[in-house]
Amino acid sequence: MSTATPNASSDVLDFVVHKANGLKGLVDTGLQSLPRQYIQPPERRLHASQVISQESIPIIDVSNWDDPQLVESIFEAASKWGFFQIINHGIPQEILDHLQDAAHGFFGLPNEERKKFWKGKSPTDTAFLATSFTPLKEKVLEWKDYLSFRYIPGDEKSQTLWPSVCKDPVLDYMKRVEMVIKKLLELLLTKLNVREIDKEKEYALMGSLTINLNYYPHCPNPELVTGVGCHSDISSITVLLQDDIGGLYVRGIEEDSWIHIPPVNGALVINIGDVLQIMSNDQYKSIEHRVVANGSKNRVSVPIFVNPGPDALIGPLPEVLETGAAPRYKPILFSDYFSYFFSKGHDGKNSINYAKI
Ligand SMILES: O=C(O)CCC(=O)C(=O)O
Ligand SMILES: [Fe+2]
Repeated sequence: MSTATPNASSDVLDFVVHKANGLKGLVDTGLQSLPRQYIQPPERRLHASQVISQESIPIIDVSNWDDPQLVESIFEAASKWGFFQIINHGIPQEILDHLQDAAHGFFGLPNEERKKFWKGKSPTDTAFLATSFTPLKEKVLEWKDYLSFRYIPGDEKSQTLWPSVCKDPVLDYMKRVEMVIKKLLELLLTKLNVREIDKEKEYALMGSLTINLNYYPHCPNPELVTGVGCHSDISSITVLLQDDIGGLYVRGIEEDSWIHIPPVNGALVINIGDVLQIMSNDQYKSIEHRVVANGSKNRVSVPIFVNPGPDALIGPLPEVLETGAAPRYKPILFSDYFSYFFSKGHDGKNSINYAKI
């Protein structure tokens, strides 16, 4: 291949990050053994003994959004697990398939084509390619690249600059999934005594949408690395499409136990993020999750982080405090919380302490 192969361990960060080849570029050099930058200390690896198979997160049929039982099922799943899958959401399978094909299509492009979109060099600030989580701040890199889009409805000027292999599949999906996001938030907020999501609340719940195409290349020693380290999302909710490979684990109720989220064809995985935990004053909880790498297959997943607008002030909702409950969080500007989250490596549920009183 045309790009020089890193030949010393110290060259890896330079090759992957500074030279914009990403992890995919590194794996494509024909990697036989794992560079030390990717080897996690034992306490950050998932061990088989920690995985429990007796429990599973709920799968909820949302074919009738007006079914009074639905709000109860969603509330129960969100309160108990912070995670659930939805089926029969109305988004055609073809749109989901095209989205996954688009992720494989982008990461299958020649290195030189992909790197045009590397963070800081991309022709538009609404689409960029990156690796790991915060590679310049992490002790050990995560086994993942991702292409990230900021979705602004109707922003054709910047969208024409998106990689052509992804643009239409991403936009087709976003147009369809918006309704699902609104319905989920409506139901989750109903149980917090919020009768109507007005413009201000809408901005605080979903004022900014980010969609990532995550790519986890096959790994020579999957048990030594992490695809994504333990974290909770900072979003209000996250809507995730995963392929049929598996590898996403969520923290169980028992001490240090982890539950696999099995791929279900056509389903979307929904999880509560820190923002909804804060707004609900802990009635909903954002739950830690992690991703394990695969030894033979290239996994893709597509999360949408339903985030507040950057200027939104996030704190416990007045409707939640009406009962006289003491607020557990102080109001924070979402852009400050966002910067804090990205100022360090993944560290479980520690970020939310930033907002605690
Ligand atoms: O790839 C997955 O299944 C989950 C990814 C994830 O947790 C994230 O991007 O925040
Ligand atoms: Fe996540």
